[in-house]
Amino acid sequence: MSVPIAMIPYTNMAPYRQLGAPDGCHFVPLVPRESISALMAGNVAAAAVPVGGLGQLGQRVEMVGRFGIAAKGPCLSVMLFSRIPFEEMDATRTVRITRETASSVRLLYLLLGTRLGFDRLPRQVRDRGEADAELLIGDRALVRNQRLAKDEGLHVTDLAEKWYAFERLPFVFARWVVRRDAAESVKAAIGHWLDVFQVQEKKLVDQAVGPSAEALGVTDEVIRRYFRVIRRCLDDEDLQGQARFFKMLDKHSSRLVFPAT
Ligand SMILES: C=C(O[C@@H]1C=C(C(=O)O)C=C[C@H]1O)C(=O)O
Repeated sequence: MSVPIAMIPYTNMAPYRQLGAPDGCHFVPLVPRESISALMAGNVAAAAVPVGGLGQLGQRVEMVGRFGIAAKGPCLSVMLFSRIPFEEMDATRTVRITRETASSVRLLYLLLGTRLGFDRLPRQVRDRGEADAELLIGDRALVRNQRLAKDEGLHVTDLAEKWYAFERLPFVFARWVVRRDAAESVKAAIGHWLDVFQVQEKKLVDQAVGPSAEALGVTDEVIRRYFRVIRRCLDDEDLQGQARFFKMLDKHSSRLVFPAT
């Protein structure tokens, strides 16, 4: 029986998809936040899961190597589009946050909270109503960022770029993990798949450029740049960035919610 593996349906994962599923597995498209509950429930055996969900997953999962989604500087697809400058997004303002995220919502919380104070965060709009700012991730953010935003007189903030400006470290959004109770053969297949990915990464990236550009209606050059700024095979510095994020979350996550409107 084929084993389900969560696959984020965004362009940032296209190079991984290009390799096809690991042996004996198939991909189940799930937005980042949904992959957490799917792993919790055992509906999938593995995922590139948002690091913002790793606390909740606890001992249920283990990391597979050093693979995921990270950026050192701009990432181009985790964007706050706001009517006012980022630094002015205080308690008098409102923000709408995509329901697809588990990492970027925490990143926004830390970036604003550590500068403004955690008691001065903007209020979160939960319906479709008007808001001073909107946090988008994935292809919707990437495309809107390209089409730009400047035309609408909006301020556009790349959260990975902001994180880098403050912390001088990369930001890790997602990590490949497998359920601890998965069969050894499944763990081996996923480990092998990622090892092959690392060896073939350059070729897989090249192959994914054309179809991704066509699907999004942007130029190949945009996707080439996107695949350059998004890091998939992580290094020591990426892991330092991830450790810094966890340390800050530990320190400041007593509430970890934006106040409601
Ligand atoms: C860079 C991105 O990283 C992502 C953002 C995530 C999140 O905010 O939870 C999770 C996985 C990644 O897909 C993106 O989606 O644009």
